[in-house]
Amino acid sequence: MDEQREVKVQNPWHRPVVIFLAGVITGGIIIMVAISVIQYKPLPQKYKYGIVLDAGSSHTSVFIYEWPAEKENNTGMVRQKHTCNVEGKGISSYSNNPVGAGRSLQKCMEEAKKTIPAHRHHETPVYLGATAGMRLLKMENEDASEKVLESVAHSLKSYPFSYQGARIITGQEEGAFGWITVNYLSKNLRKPTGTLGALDLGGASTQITFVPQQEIESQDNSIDFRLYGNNYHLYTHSFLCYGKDQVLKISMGKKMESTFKADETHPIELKDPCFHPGYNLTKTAGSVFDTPCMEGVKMANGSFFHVGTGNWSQCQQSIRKVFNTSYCPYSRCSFNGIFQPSVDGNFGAFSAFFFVMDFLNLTSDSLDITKQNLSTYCSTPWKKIVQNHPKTKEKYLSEYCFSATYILTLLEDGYKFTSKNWKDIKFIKKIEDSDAGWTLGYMLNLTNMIPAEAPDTPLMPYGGYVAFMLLFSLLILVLLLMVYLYFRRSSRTAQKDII
Ligand SMILES: Nc1ccn([C@@H]2O[C@H](COP(=O)(O)OP(=O)(O)OP(=O)(O)O)[C@@H](O)[C@H]2O)c(=O)n1
Ligand SMILES: [Ca+2]
Repeated sequence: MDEQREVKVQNPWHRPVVIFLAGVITGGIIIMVAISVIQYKPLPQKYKYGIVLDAGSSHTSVFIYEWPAEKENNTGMVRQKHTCNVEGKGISSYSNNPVGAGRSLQKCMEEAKKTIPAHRHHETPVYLGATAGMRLLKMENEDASEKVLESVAHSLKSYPFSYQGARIITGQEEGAFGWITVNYLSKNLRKPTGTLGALDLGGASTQITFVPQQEIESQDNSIDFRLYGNNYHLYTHSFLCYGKDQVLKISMGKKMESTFKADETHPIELKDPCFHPGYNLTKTAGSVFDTPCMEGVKMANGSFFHVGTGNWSQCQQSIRKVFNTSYCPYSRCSFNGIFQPSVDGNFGAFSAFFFVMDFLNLTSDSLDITKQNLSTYCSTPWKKIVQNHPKTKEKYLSEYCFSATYILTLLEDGYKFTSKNWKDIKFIKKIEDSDAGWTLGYMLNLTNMIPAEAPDTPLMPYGGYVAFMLLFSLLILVLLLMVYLYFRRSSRTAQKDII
């Protein structure tokens, strides 16, 4: 009996110190998991904001972007929170009334004040970028373009945001930042997968930007970026005067030049295959020739009857005349002697490419079917078109046949897309709720939100980390328990053996 008592006292698992230690280990594990859960729990999101004004040739839009403050260097984190379309025409139309340009922005800027929380106003950058309309005004009247820019700058400085400048951006910037926008939003930039080419069509210029397979033979068309640790060697070109409003003027001007005889008394008739049969409107020659894009075209004057004949193939013939393909100083060109490697990969075609093709339901068919459908549309009588679209402004409605014919001609004859790679062009307006366009890329660049090198990322995401810690701690507990049970059993066996 005495011997038994002695063995019982010697069993190490029954010593209070061992029980105490087991308790401390278990408690320690619980505290460790609890602290790591609390420590790494994401804090409530704080958002930052940025404002970019797109002062286009036809109109101005205000874009408000937001992003979580802690994650600003991650791809795809910035999203469009709000947009506001400025009433009236683009700022370049205020050349005779520059003060009006600044005033036109007031309504949308007031909206921006309401959209962005007041405590963030002072740190919210605001940028204005003007595109082809202002480039043309600068060519025509530099003094007027400066006054318009001063007026919009003055207006923007009167708001509580952090004013960062109002300037005319270059065609290269417009193309490259459009490319950055679509690839940032599609989250292509941190992956080894291919990128999306960018096609932008405005009222006064058009841009093509993509990563080519071939060497870029002209320095003017080459731009390099290092983004998230990857090098991108881009081809880009912006054709000033090749936006859809300017091309309409040029092609009408050329028709007038070849139709109107010098001694003819006005008004006379301008038969136009790009307008619907039955369309007939009196226009002034001044409204067609009021642009520096018409260089070399003999100017008409007075008024004329613009008469539609609705013939798609004749319309395309007339549009082809605005592309000069007679010379090319490189191994290959798009048009007007501009170098262009062959198009490669998928493309996102946005702004007027989308507005026009989407309105006409021409975004998803083969090139042949698209041409057939457009041909039918162009030959539809104007009266019927108006009946079918009672809510659309007649000015816009009348121009869709021309615009879509121009788009097909630009893509096929100009950029050399074929019926084979036509399906690679996606007509898009938005990607994940943000508009495709140059503005987002412009802001990301100026705020240094796209790092050249990939930022360090944690080994595993937060959820995975917590799950891992819990599982691992449980495993240790189970192991400890098993070791305890094993030793208890072996010590009992030892006791029995002794008895
Ligand atoms: N829902 C819309 C909006 C615009 N447009 C037309 O599309 C053209 C170009 O619009 P946009 O891309 O906004 O051009 P801007 O940015 O104003 O011009 P740019 O880029 O050349 O400066 C204009 O003729 C405009 O009338 C359209 O047909 N349908
Ligand atoms: Ca534009």
